[in-house]
Amino acid sequence: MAYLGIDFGTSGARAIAIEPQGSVLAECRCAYASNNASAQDWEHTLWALLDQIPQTIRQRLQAIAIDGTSATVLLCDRNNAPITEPLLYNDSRGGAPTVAPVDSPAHSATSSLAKALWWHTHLPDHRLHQAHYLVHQADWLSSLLHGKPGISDYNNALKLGYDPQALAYPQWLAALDIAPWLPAVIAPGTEIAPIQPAIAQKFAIPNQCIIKTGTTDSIAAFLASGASATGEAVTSLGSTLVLKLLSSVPINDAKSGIYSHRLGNQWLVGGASNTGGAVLSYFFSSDELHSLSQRIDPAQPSHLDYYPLLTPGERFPINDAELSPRMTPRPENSVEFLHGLLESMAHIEAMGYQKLMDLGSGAVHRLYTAGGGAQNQVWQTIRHNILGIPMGAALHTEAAYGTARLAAGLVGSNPQ
Ligand SMILES: Nc1ncnc2c1ncn2[C@@H]1O[C@H](COP(=O)(O)OP(=O)(O)O)[C@@H](O)[C@H]1O
Ligand SMILES: O=C(CO)[C@H](O)[C@H](O)COP(=O)(O)O
Repeated sequence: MAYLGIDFGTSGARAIAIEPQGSVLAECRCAYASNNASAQDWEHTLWALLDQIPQTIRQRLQAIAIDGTSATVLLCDRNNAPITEPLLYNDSRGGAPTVAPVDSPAHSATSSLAKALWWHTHLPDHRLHQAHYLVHQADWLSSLLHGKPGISDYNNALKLGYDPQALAYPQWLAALDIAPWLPAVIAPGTEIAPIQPAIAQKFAIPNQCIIKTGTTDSIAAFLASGASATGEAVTSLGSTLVLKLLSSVPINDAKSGIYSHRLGNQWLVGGASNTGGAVLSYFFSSDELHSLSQRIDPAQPSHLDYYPLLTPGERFPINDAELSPRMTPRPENSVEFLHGLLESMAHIEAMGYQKLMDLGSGAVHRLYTAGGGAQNQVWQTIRHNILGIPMGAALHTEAAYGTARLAAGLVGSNPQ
């Protein structure tokens, strides 16, 4: 038997197949065809990833789950066909929805609800009349496999306004004009339906392979790490910087961009910053990141104080859609500049965890790292020196591994 996890991140997608106990059978990745997100590009990427998994493993698949970037949404017609281009997780065109309570994760300019309400007020009537399903990136891609549109999980639905404590949509949301668009919400890792026969046949996947609900990419990264005890945290060093700390109590603080995801009967408290790898990739290639990092002395301070952003706007630990980037003075020496960027991102990470602890999350006992930046040991040392938190060795640093564990029932709301 084998289980497949598929991660749709910012810069590309990854798939990892595992044995029932979690050992890796196959890994593959596929960059998006363009930097401008499109549902068609995502669909092509899904088929390309399935094609890259060896047939001998595809023939053993018992379950598949997909994670995606959080609050990346699509509006589809009754045939589940997108009627608009997707709006990505960091798109703030809609502004914070005042209809959402201030302490709701939906009360953010980048929330799924903000995007839904923007569509509702900006789409031409003929388009609006076609609108039927509001779904997230992971929801829509999963529905291509199982054929039942309009189903989400309570991690992806959080920024829509779904209440993960009551496990229901709040009345203020159910009363909105967009309420008919809202997806049905179930727990991550829940069986939805078998894979569609035509897709099973095309990829030689068993007809009884079950498609399960997924989660968001940063929660998948948490699940990949092996962290499971209260006080354990995972920082995702992907295109963005995302913090997740396992807490026995939920914590929500809109002005800091802090919100809580349900994980079974515990809470993943944290937030997502717009700083991170996308800023590094703007200035340096992957090879340069590797080679220049080796020339940094992590024991020495950079003496540079940046807030690295590519465009104005930050979500966490400062929730300010107008926050300006700060990356000057820029040294002539690239090693010094990279040192300043890595160190400044570590200070933002430290600010994030401090805000969580100040709000009652409890101390961070162990920190795991996920994402493309996890390979950078110099950055790990810089981060350890600034954070002062014991660093753990993650089971796997790819979110797709966490989603494969979800598909296998090794983690999630009802672990086997
Ligand atoms: N050696 C490195 N040091 C620091 N960051 C790196 C390194 N190699 C890659 N990255 C960063 O990893 C990011 C991609 O990580 P990934 O987890 O794939 O992101 P996402 O899924 O968010 O697109 C890139 O934005 C890149 O800047
Ligand atoms: O920034 C992102 C892009 O990778 C994350 O998808 C997202 O913002 C993290 O949100 P969540 O905490 O809901 O997983």
